[in-house]
Amino acid sequence: MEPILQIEHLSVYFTQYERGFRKKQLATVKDLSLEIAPGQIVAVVGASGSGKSLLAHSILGILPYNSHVEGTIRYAGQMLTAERAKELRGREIFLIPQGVTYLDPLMKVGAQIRKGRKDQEIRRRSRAALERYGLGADTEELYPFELSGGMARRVLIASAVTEKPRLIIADEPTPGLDARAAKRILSHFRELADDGAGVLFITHDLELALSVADVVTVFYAGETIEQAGTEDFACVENLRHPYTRALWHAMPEHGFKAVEGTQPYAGTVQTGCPYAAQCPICEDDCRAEGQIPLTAYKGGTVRCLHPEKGEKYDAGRT
Ligand SMILES: Nc1ncnc2c1ncn2[C@@H]1O[C@H](COP(=O)(O)OP(=O)(O)OP(=O)(O)O)[C@@H](O)[C@H]1O
Ligand code: NI
Repeated sequence: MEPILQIEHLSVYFTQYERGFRKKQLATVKDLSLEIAPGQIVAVVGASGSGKSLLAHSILGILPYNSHVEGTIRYAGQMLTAERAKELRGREIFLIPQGVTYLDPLMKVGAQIRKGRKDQEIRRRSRAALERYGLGADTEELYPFELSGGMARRVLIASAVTEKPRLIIADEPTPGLDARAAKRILSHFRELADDGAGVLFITHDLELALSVADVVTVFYAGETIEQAGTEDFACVENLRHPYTRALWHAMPEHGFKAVEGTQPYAGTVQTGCPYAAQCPICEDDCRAEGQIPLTAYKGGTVRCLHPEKGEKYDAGRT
């Protein structure tokens, strides 16, 4: 089946002016390729600052003015320009943004969900969407400042799903929600996918990703370091990158071992593997010139020069 979304070699740069007005380009997303087929939920998992929201914003063509993008993004086989994304947003492509500030502070909730339409059908759908997320019809009469954080998030999601979506970009849709509400949203994503939508589910929570996604893409400092099937996480030997394995060991059911060290700021990693400073099996060539290539390995992809060595190391660890 033709992918609904196809991203190839996407990089996002920010221009920074240094002392003396020298311009510098910071790469915050580097050479990202990703595909979503209709019916598929692809999770993007990464720590804070790894470039997840920039990915969402590049797809929707809403990056800040001081950024510049390389690579291609196709939607249903055609180039997705910022203009086309704007046209399709709210009709076929839906963004559930990370910040609840995306709600218009001066517009009542009901009007925002109905997106300016007033017919009976949209009223019915708006009620149904609110109800589905545990919000009463009276929520329609409230202004955003009258909502709690969790309510605002549920309103954002309700307003995204009153139409029949073909592509959903959900950027951390569950913080501020209790486990039941979060589960309800994720099972709704699954329903929409079963109805033919493609879903990009952005989260820092690997466990949550695994509970709903078909494929998991792991982000680290602006780079996709691994792409794995959800089933690969059943056992750590199936995973390919030392960072993905560290995330696996950090899951509560696998012993809660914290990932050591901190992720570098994406724009400052000039060369080699961004995980090199933390990696227990790092070699000299991991710090060599240029970006480590993404290679096919054991049915997935990995950006590591020594995946076999990582496997051995991990086998000795458990
Ligand atoms: N306007 C900007 N100018 C310069 N750098 C930026 C800008 N916006 C984002 N960045 C940088 O790009 C990197 C990725 O940011 P992004 O918001 O995509 O992270 P994220 O993975 O969504 O994090 P979080 O989980 O906290 O939402 C960060 O290091 C951030 O500092
Ligand atoms: Ni984000």
